[in-house]
Amino acid sequence: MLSGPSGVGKGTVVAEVRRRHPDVWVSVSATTRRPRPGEVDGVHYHFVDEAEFDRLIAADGLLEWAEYAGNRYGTPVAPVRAQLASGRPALLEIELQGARQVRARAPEAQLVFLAPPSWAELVSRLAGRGSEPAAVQERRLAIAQAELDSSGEFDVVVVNDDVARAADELVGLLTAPSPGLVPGE
Ligand SMILES: Nc1ncnc2c1ncn2[C@@H]1O[C@H](COP(=O)(O)OP(=O)(O)OP(=O)(O)O)[C@@H](O)[C@H]1O
Ligand SMILES: Nc1nc2c(ncn2[C@@H]2O[C@H](COP(=O)(O)O)[C@@H](O)[C@H]2O)c(=O)[nH]1
Repeated sequence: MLSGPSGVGKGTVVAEVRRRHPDVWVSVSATTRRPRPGEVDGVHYHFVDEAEFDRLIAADGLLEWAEYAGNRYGTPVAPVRAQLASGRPALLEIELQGARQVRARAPEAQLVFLAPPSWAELVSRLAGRGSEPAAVQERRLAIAQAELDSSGEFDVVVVNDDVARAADELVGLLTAPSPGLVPGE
């Protein structure tokens, strides 16, 4: 499981991992957030409305879920169960509250925290992505402070100073003879 503050590069590093290792399965979350330009329903997220998200919760269809910066995000549990059954490496990219829920439910899951080289670099990456208005960037950066303070709760901290290097480190963890990043329920 991979967490880290908004803008640190989780999506970028996961995409690099997928390019190099198509055998690694990456969970597709459900979210009530609106799609960004270029995001595809069913690929980047399952984009759902509030009522559908409520239904997923009520049906016990989510492994974990959290509200983050005004939207809800959750991991559909059925595909994760299917991957665990098939023995294929699985990767969840989720924020801190969700990571804590997975830890409580699956203590053997490996939690990796992706950290920025510096606070200034994090601010610059989030602003440089340009996908949120300034007020939303500020909100995400306020959450990021608390997320950085939580890095000690994670099993491993990987610094995203270079995408290829960070992806290599993550792949090493995924393929290590351990439960990897797979939450085993
Ligand atoms: N190692 C790196 N060096 C420089 N820029 C990077 C690096 N990794 C990612 N970036 C850039 O930082 C920006 C944020 O990356 P990305 O969207 O992957 O972050 P994220 O952690 O997934 O954010 P969020 O949680 O908000 O979705 C992007 O513009 C990306 O190109
Ligand atoms: N708890 C969960 N967090 C998730 C999930 N899917 C994504 N995320 C995290 O949300 C924030 C914001 O994502 P963004 O796409 O709007 O930038 C980020 O930290 C993601 O990792 C999930 O299923 N559960």
